Amino acid sequence: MIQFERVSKRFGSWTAVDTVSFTVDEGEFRVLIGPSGSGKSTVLRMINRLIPADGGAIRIDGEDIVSLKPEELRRRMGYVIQSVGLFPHWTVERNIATVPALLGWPKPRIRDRVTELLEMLNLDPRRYRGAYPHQLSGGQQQRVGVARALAAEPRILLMDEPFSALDPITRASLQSELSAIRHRTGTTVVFVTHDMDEALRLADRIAVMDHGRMIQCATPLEILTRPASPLVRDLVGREEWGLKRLAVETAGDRARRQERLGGIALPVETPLHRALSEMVARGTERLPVVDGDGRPAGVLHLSDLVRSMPDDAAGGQAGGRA
Ligand SMILES: Nc1ncnc2c1ncn2[C@@H]1O[C@H](COP(=O)(O)OP(=O)(O)OP(=O)(O)O)[C@@H](O)[C@H]1O
Repeated sequence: MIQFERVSKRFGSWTAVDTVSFTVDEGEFRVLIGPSGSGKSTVLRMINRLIPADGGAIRIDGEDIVSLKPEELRRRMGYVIQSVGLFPHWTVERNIATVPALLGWPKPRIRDRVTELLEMLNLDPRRYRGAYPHQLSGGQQQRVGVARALAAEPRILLMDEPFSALDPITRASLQSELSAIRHRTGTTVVFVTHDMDEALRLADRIAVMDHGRMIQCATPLEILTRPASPLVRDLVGREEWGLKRLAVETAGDRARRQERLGGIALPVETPLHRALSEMVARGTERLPVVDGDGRPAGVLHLSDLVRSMPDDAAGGQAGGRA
């Protein structure tokens, strides 16, 4: 668990982070979003002490980070940045193995871990373990960056706009991979982005920053339906508000559980905007839904997608759809 207690950071007379308090729970995916210069990266870098806080306290599992050596702290956390930062003269394998090697893992264990991570991130180990960064595409380099950050099985992963330089397709596939990995490993993630769609897609909770302050911390659904200020509303945007609203719920959330229907089914975790797209593509108003074991989990109706939910009481104003 990561805890910020009234944490501040000044650069000269400029207050970049202003008495910020928040808690990221074990296993949570927390996204920090906000305008340029609002203090997101500074907050992230204070967690691994790349930037020292100058007021307040930051605790990891109850322990004040100033009592830990910065190198020790950093080895316990993965850190991924936009520009990747792979060592150009090292192979993919050696890049990924950086922290395990520093920790003195035996060679066979490192080799197995590299293989496992490359497979997890959809890079064929036979082809890529001996490759050099310049032989990889931007998306592949970013995958290696994520693998390197995960190598020593950190409980915390810090990510600073890791996918923002990638094309939309590579970006979407890395988002899905990251989502699957963190569900499988229980890793706590703190993720900085400018992109509200990315935030809505990945986050358990979104913290919105403005001028060094945290102005709202809430679930994606709350951010969409109950934005705390005009800035949050602007970040969400008015365009395609309805589709964004559908994207934060799943087929399982709205399926009529008692009903059954034959045909090709949607997994329960399918976001509702995809379910809508599927209905349009198949020309149907009803789709069967199945759970993770392929067992029937109900039927989703088109009318259930259009129906507004209690949480949307403020949604009309929130989305500014008038
Ligand atoms: N080393 C530094 N020296 C002086 N000012 C700094 C330093 N690092 C950050 N700042 C200032 O602190 C403020 C917050 O910066 P930060 O990088 O945290 O913002 P951000 O929200 O991550 O921005 P962006 O989205 O543009 O990356 C900015 O005004 C920035 O100019």
